[in-house]
Amino acid sequence: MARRPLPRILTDSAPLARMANSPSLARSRELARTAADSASDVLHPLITIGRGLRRLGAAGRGRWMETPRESRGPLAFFVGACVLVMCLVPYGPLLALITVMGAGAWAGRERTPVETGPSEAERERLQALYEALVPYFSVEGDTGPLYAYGGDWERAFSEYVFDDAGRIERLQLKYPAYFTDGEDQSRVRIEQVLYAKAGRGREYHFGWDELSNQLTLTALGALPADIAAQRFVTAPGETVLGFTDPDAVQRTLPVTAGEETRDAPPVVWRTGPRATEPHLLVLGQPGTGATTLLRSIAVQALQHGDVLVVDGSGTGEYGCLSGRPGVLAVESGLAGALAALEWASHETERRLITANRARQAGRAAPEDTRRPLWIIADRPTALAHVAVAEGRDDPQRWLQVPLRHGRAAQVTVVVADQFESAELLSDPVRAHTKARVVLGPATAEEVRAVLGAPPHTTPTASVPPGRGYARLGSAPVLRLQVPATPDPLDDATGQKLRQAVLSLLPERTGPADEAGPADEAELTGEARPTGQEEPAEPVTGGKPEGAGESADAAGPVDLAKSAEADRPVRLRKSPDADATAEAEGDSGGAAADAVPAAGTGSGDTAEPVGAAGRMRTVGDGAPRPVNGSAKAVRAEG
Ligand SMILES: Nc1ncnc2c1ncn2[C@@H]1O[C@H](COP(=O)(O)OP(=O)(O)OP(=O)(O)O)[C@@H](O)[C@H]1O
Repeated sequence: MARRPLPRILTDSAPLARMANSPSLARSRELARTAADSASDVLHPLITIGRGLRRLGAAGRGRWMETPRESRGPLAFFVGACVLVMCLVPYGPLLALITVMGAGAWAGRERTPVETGPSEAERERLQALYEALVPYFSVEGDTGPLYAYGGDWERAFSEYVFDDAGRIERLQLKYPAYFTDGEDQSRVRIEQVLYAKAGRGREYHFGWDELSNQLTLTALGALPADIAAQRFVTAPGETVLGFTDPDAVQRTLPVTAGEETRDAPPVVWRTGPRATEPHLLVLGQPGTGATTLLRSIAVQALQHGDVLVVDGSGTGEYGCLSGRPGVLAVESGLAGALAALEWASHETERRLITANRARQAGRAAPEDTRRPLWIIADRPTALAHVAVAEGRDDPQRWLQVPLRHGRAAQVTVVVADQFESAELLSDPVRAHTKARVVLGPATAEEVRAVLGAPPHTTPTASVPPGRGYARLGSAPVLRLQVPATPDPLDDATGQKLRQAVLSLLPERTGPADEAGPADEAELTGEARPTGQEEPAEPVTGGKPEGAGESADAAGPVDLAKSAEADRPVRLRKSPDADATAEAEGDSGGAAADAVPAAGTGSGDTAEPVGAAGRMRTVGDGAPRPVNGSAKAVRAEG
C-alpha cells in the first residue's frame, strides 16, 4: 500500500515561520515578558523570604541531624516552651511571624560569591611550575613523592600570591628532605627554574628554610634610586656605601630624597683599627657607577680624614676634589700615581713605627698617626698596562703595605676596576679587600666570584647605574643602590645634584687648578665669596722641571698651607731626595720622610687631572705627607 504524504502544513516550515514573525505574536511575547518582569519585581521580597526560609529550614534540619540522639528531647522541649511562651505573650505570634520573616529575608538575600583560590590561568601556571620542579625534587625509589609528573601541586605549594597582572608575587613551597639544600649548586638550579617560570625581568628573593624544608620566593621591587649625596648621620669610621632592602639590615638612617625625609636602610662599612674588612674592592662593567661610588666614599672620608686619589681611567672625574683641604693628591698619570702610592706606603710604615715607639714609651700614639688616610684607586690596572709598556713598576706594588698593615695605621684602601681587567689586580689587592661591591648587570656566577657567595636574589639584566650587590666579609650578600654623587664639574650634572655634592666638599683654601673654584662658582651660579683668598701664588702647572722620566721623582711639586700660619707655603722636594734617603740608610719605615713627588709626568699616557697631577698638602693641623721631611723637603714661605 502506498504511503500517504503528510499534510503540507507539517512538512513546510514556511507557514510556521510566518506565524513566528507575525507582529501580533511578537507583541504578545513582549507583553508576557513585561508581565513576568513586573511579577518578579513585585514578588521579589517574597521570593527572597521563601529562599531564606528554605535555607533556614535546611540549616535547622542539619543542626537537628547533628544533635546527638539523647540531646534531642531536651532541645525539642526547649523549642516547644519557646513557642508556647510566644503564643501566650501579647502580640507574641505576630512578633514571632515578623522575626521569622526578617530572618528569612536576611538569610535569603543574594550574595555575590567570593572567589577563592586561583583562577584557571593561575592554576595552569602553578601546575607548570610544579612540573618544572619535578626533575629536581624527586628521586627514583621515593614511594610517596611530593613532586611527580601529573601530581598535585596543592600538596607542594603551601602559599601563593599573584599580582594584578597574574604574575607570581610570592610562593612558598615544600621540598623533600633529601634535597641537597646545603649545596649552592643545587639551590642555584632551583632558583633558575623558578626565575624562568615566575617571569623574567623581575628580581626575586629566595628564602631557604632548611629546618622545615621550605623555600619562599618573593618578587622584589626596585631599590629606590632617589637618594643623592648628602651628609649621612654616621659615626667616625663609618661609611655609607649605599642603601638596601629594609629587612636586610637592622639600622635605618634619616635621608632626604627629593622633597621628603624618610628612614632608609643603609649598607654601612666600618673602617679603622677594629674593622674586620678594612679595605674595599669594587668591580663592575664600565659605566655602572664605580667612579660615583668612589667619589661618594671620598666625600664622606674627607669629613674626618685625608684622601689620596689615583684615577687610572684619566677622565678627570675627581677634579672636584683637587685643592680641597684633606685632599693630598689627585693623580691620573703613571709617574704621579707611582710617587703618591710610594709615599702612602712609606707613610703607613711611618705611622706604624711611630705608634709602636709611642706605645713602647708608654705614651698614646701621636695624633698624626691617627688621622684616617684613604687611598682611593680607580682603575689601577689601566696604569699597570702603561707601566708594563714603559717598563716601570706596577703602581699596585705600592698598595701592598697599606693593604697589609693599613688597618692598624688608620690607612684604608679602596680599589675599583672593571670585570675585564680583574685578573690584572695584584694578589694583595685580592687578598686584603674583604669588603666587596659588584655594580651593574652581573650573572650569579660573577657575583659569586667577586663576593664569595651568590646573591639570594636573581640579578636582572638591566639595572640603573649605581645598582649592585655588597658583601662585608662573610656577612650576607646585600642589594645595593649607591647614592647619586655625580661629578659636579660635568656639564651633564643637574644644578641640584651639583650643589649637593659641592656643599659636602670642604671649601677650597689652597690655590685651585685652572678648572677650579672660579669655574665652580660659575657652575653653581655663585660669586666668589667675599673674603675668600685668591691663590697667593700661581699654581705650579704644566710640566715640572726636568719633566720626563725623572719628573715624578724630582719635579717641583706642591703648594701647601703651613699648618701653623694657615698661609700657603711652597714645598719642594729636592732632586736628590731619594738618594739622600738612601744615603742616610733610611730604610723601611724611615722612608716615610719622603714627600711624594707628584708631577704631571709628561711621560704618562693619561692626562693628569686639572693643571697638573700634583700632590697637594694643606695645613689644618692634621698630619700631612710633609711631616718630618726636613732632609728631603725644603719649605718655602
Ligand atoms: N648611584 C647613581 N645614581 C645615579 N646615577 C649614577 C649613579 N652611579 C652612576 N651614575 C651615572 O652613571 C654614569 C656612569 O657613572 P660612573 O662614571 O660613576 O661609572 P663608571 O663605572 O665609573 O664608568 P666608567 O667605567 O666609564 O668610568 C654617570 O652618568 C653617572 O652620573
